[in-house]
Amino acid sequence: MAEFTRLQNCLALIRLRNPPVNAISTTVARGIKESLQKAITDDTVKAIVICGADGIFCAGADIREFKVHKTFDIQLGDIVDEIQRNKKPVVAAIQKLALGGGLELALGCHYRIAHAEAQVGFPEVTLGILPGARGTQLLPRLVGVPAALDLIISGRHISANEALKLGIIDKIVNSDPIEESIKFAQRISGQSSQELQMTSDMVADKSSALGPPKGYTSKATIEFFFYLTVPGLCCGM
Ligand SMILES: CC/C=C\C/C=C/C(=O)SCCNC(=O)CCNC(=O)[C@H](O)C(C)(C)COP(=O)(O)OP(=O)(O)OC[C@H]1O[C@@H](n2cnc3c(N)ncnc32)[C@H](O)[C@@H]1OP(=O)(O)O
Repeated sequence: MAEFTRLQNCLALIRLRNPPVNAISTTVARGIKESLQKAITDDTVKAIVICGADGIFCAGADIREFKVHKTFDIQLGDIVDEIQRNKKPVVAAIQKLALGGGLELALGCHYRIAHAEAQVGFPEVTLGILPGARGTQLLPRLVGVPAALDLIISGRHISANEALKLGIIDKIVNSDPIEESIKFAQRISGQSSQELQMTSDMVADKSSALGPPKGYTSKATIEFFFYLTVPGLCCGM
């Protein structure tokens, strides 16, 4: 599930909870979607923090459900789009791991604050699939195509420090990233929607050399990915 908490100071907290690694099951995805809806439609909420329960952000899709479903009713990509469309700033507080769909969820957020010991990565390739919830568009926009290809094709986990250097993470902390994210969200919640729009326009301008936000992946890149991955793979969820 995902728990929605209305905090003081005009903030909302969405906490993923699905032991042992807060993987995104259908129930978790539905919970995130519903919680986001609550936060977005509540005029008193000015900023949103997304985190995981029990000291871990999220290890990606719940692989226990892969045996049950061929497709998922709730598309993580739609949730990522919803976060990006909304005018309220969303901060991802990353403890321990943000992998696969968990990293895509974090990349959809406007800011990412991680603990120094955290790791991030796209392990999809090890399952014979590709990041299908906007990761192939959002990651190259932050780190450039070569570094994004390296991470997606290798499936390797990288440290928070490397992620900071690459630009995947905005800030590393040695304290509790949830507390830090709440403080940060509080600070930026005072920004007007116009200021936020200007900031996101600047980010969009900076990455416009990489092409349009959706469907960015070029035919050649797709062919390259398909060549590298096993036949009969499932791509995009
Ligand atoms: C909704 C779909 C949306 C979008 C598409 C997204 C696709 C993806 O995200 S694909 C990527 C899915 N994630 C993974 O492949 C990660 C796989 N897990 C690991 O690499 C490791 O388990 C770990 C790094 C997360 C943790 O390693 P470690 O600390 O060594 O512990 P264990 O390997 O023993 O795992 C502990 C415990 O967690 C369970 N678990 C791990 N990952 C998942 C997962 N993704 N879904 C469900 N459960 C997971 C693992 O089975 C262990 O459980 P038990 O203790 O009960 O055995």
